[in-house]
Amino acid sequence: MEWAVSLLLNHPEALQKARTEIDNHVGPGQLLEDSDLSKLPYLHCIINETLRLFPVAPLLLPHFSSEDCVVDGFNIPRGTTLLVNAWVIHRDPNLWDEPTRFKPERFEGFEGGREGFKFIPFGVGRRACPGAALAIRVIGLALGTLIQCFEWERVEPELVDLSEGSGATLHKAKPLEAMYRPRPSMASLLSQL
Ligand code: HEM
Repeated sequence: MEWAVSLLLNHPEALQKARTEIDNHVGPGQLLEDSDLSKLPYLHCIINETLRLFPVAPLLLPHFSSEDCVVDGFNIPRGTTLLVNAWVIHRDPNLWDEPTRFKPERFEGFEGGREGFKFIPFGVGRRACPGAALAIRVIGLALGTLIQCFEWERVEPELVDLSEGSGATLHKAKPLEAMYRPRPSMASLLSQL
C-alpha cells in the first residue's frame, strides 16, 4: 500500500485515471465495495505494477530441491536451498519494456499463464502464496477506497523518495509522508461513518 500510494503521488496522471475509473463504475455517494473490483481493471494494473517494481518478498521464500535437477543449464543437487530473485526477474530488460518505469498499462490484458512466470510476486506452482487472491482483493478495496475518498498530494514539490530498505521484505527506506483531504463529493458520506 505504501509503495502504491508513493508511486501514485509521483504519477498523478495514473492516480487521476484510477479515480476516473472508480467514479465511472461506482455510484455517486457510494463507497467502493468488493463487488465493484471486477469492474476496475486499471486499479488492478496499478496493484500489479506496484508488486512488479517492489515485490513484498523480493527473494520469495527459500525453496529446497527434493531431487537432482537442471535449471537453465545449471545442475542443482538434491537438498540445495534455492532462492528465486523475483526483484531481478521483475526488472529484467529482456522480459519487460522500460523495466524501471511505472507503467500500469503494461498489465492491460495480462493473462498470466506461462507468460506469468516473469511476474511472480506471490511465487508460482505448488508452494505459491495461497493468500494471493485474498491479498489482491483487500489491497484493491483499501487502495481503491483511499483513491475514491481523498485528494492526495506530496508534502514536498520533489518526487517521493523511492529508495528501498534492506531485509527479507521490501520496505521503503524513508516512510511515506503525504497530505490528503476528503474529496468534496465524498465529504458528506465520510462524515457519517
Ligand atoms: C500482498 C500480500 C502478499 C504477498 C506479496 C505474499 C507473497 C508470498 C510469497 C512470495 C510467498 C512464497 C512463495 C514462494 O516462495 O514460492 C508466500 C507464501 C505464503 N503466503 Fe503469502 N503473500 C501475501 C499475502 C498473504 C495472505 C493474505 C496470506 C493468508 C491469508 C498468505 C499466506 C501465505 C502462506 C501460508 C504461504 C506459504 C505457502 C507454502 O509454503 O506452501 N499470504 N506469500
